[in-house]
Amino acid sequence: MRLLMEEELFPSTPGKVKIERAHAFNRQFNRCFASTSTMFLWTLFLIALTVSYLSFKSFVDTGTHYFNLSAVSPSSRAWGGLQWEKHVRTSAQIRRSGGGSGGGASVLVTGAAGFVGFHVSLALRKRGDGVVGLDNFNSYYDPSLKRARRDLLAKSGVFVVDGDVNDARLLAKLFDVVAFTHVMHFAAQAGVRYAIENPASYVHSNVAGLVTLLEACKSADPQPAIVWASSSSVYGLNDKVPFSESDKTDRPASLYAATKKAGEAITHSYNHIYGLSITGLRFFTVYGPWGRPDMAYFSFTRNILQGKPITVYRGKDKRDLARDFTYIDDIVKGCVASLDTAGRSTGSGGKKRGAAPYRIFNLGNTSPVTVPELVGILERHLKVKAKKNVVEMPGNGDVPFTHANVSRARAQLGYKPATDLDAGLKRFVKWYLSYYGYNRKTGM
Ligand SMILES: O=C(O)[C@H]1O[C@H](OP(=O)(O)OP(=O)(O)OC[C@H]2O[C@@H](n3ccc(=O)[nH]c3=O)[C@H](O)[C@@H]2O)[C@H](O)[C@@H](O)[C@H]1O
Repeated sequence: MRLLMEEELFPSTPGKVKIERAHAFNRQFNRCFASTSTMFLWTLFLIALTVSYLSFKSFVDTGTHYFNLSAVSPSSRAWGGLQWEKHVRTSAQIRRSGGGSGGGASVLVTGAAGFVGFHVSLALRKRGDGVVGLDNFNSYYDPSLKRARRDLLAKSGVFVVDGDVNDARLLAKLFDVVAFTHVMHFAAQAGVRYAIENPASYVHSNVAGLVTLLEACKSADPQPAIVWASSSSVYGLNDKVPFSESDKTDRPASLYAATKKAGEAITHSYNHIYGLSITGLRFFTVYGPWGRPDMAYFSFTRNILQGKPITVYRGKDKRDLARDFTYIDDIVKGCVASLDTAGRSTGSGGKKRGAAPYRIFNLGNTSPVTVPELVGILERHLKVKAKKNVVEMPGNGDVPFTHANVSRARAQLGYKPATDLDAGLKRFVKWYLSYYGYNRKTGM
């Protein structure tokens, strides 16, 4: 039918096009719309077609706007509807009184199916705060681990919305349904070295996603206070140790670091213009149970158990690399204390009404450990020797060491890291073996 119509309406001889097109169109029009009932049916059909096209287009636009992000933004999203709103409302309900913020909090946790977001959501729920999660379940690493975290959260009464922080309509809907007191923003493209492979995903999540979220927060009434995950990587090539918040952070060594540094500048501007209360947390190589499979301690464990070699990077002049590895429970305490001390956002209706807090804290462990030492501890807990392949650190964004000064967090948050790497890795290994077993293959 379509071919026939095209052939009749658009003949291939150029000189005849206009006249024949008009005649052919008239004939076709008379045949098709001879009766008003046929015309009515055609109109209905065209309206339905237009509506489906528009909703499909807006669906695609919100997920994968600028880049090819199939690895980071799965396109099957389902949100909205009465039942969905009921889940969101129930999950946001506060079940306690009192507490550091003068009453329970109702918190939107982005990246709730991620490592830190998962643990923080559990901790908040446990003490009776209302928690609604948001996560896009992307495939940067094994999404089944994210789904397992989500299932555990569901058992504790935390509903995780399947959606992206770049989806402005979804965020507006969430703030419409719940008057969130706080947003804990952990959704991000993590990983230092992956930025070489997929730079666009860092801009998409850590810059565009952050701005979309801040726009939603600034317009919300009441405005929530925001606590978000920055990174120790902002110190970049800083060689003054330990790293303090007052040190310069203008020499990032990776695109990941540059996007986190951009995030600190962007949040500052929203604090300044709209009166949003902002707390940025510079996490130092966080590890522990339910961790991220892309990180060294996790992938080393998998390879050691599977008898596969591990690659250990080494710095210039054969110097070992070192990290201020920080245990997840310490980080969770720092996050919760940040929420409790955040202070209020002052704006409403997108207008600033007064100055609001802008804070940055290091959350580290204050005692760096070298990568070969990390491997030694894992070997001991796993009771298996690693097959080490020591190579010079490739120039892909790594920094030689990190070391946190946490005196500001200690003074203002009561932050006091309590778990050393040995004790923390012991708990990680116990979890790993119970989750994966000795031989099961783990995805990335
Ligand atoms: O604090 C942060 O802000 C960041 O911490 C984390 O980054 P990193 O400190 O780089 O952790 P991680 O990859 O575990 O490598 C650890 C060490 O192992 C070395 N390393 C790594 C891989 C490998 O195969 N071999 C190796 O020697 C490697 O050279 C390094 O010396 C988070 O991933 C990041 O998202 C961000 O949050």
